[in-house]
Amino acid sequence: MRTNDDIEHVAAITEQLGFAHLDDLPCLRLQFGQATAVIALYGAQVLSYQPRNNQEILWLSPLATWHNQTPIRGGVPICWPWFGAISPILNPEQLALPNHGLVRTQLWQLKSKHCSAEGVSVTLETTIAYQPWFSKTPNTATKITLQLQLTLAQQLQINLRCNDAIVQQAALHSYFKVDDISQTQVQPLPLTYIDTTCAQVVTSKANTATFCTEVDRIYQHSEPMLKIQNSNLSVGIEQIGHDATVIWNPWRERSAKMTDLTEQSYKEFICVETAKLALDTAAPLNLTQHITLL
Ligand SMILES: O=P(O)(O)OC[C@H]1O[C@H](O)[C@H](O)[C@@H](O)[C@@H]1O
Repeated sequence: MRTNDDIEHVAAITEQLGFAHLDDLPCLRLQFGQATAVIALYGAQVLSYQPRNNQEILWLSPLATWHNQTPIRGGVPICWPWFGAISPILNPEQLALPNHGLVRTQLWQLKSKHCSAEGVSVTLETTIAYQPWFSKTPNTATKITLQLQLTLAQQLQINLRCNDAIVQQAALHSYFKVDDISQTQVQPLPLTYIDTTCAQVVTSKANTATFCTEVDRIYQHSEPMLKIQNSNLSVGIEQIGHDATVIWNPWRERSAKMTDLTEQSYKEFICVETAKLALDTAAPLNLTQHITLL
């Protein structure tokens, strides 16, 4: 018979075909003690983090799909090498390019995996063709490599790395599950933010974001430690290597218009995105988000 001690020390990484309704999606399942995480090879997208049995921290849309080059709606999408609509600085010819970069719809390769008494971790890798705007100086590279390391221990650690010194943006676009968006708070945030819904800089009196309408905000120079307070649980988010945090909830009307959200979906999640958005220098990327159930 298994004792509690045995359960505490289960550390395993297994291949898994399918997650939730995405029944043909190739995934890896990480287990460390009672904690589990699932990551899809498509997009290197974390889909689930349960620090203990049946306590899900991330949100996945019931209408998410991964066919026909569709990014999966939910979990932790990886935005790279640009965020949102590509800047004209990066795309002077105004080519039609996807929102949030190129790697959400790629199948990544498993590079390494590691299990120990301290935690379990996997590293996934993808490459994209070298683009002329990546560098401010002549460069002979033909491809650029991006790595995502996912570590499950007492918390979930997501680390995105590109060792090439290139002009790049990135975001760990995490969808957090909430019981009721109208009872959710995110704090502490800078008092001034860019409101993307109206392209204006706004100054607020409170360092807390609450939700009663569509929210799409860029908080530059945000604190390394944030907290999501929900009616029945609190989640800590630690950010490293970022220059901004993006907070997004589409609210009812936009939710209804999006093919992979239901009209009610907006009530169930808040996106708190650890981002590196500055485009002024060509530099390596090392962006981290740690997620902890408080
Ligand atoms: O629909 P997607 O490409 O996944 O983007 C979803 C959302 O991502 C971010 O949070 C942006 O700030 C939003 O403006 C965008 O609507």
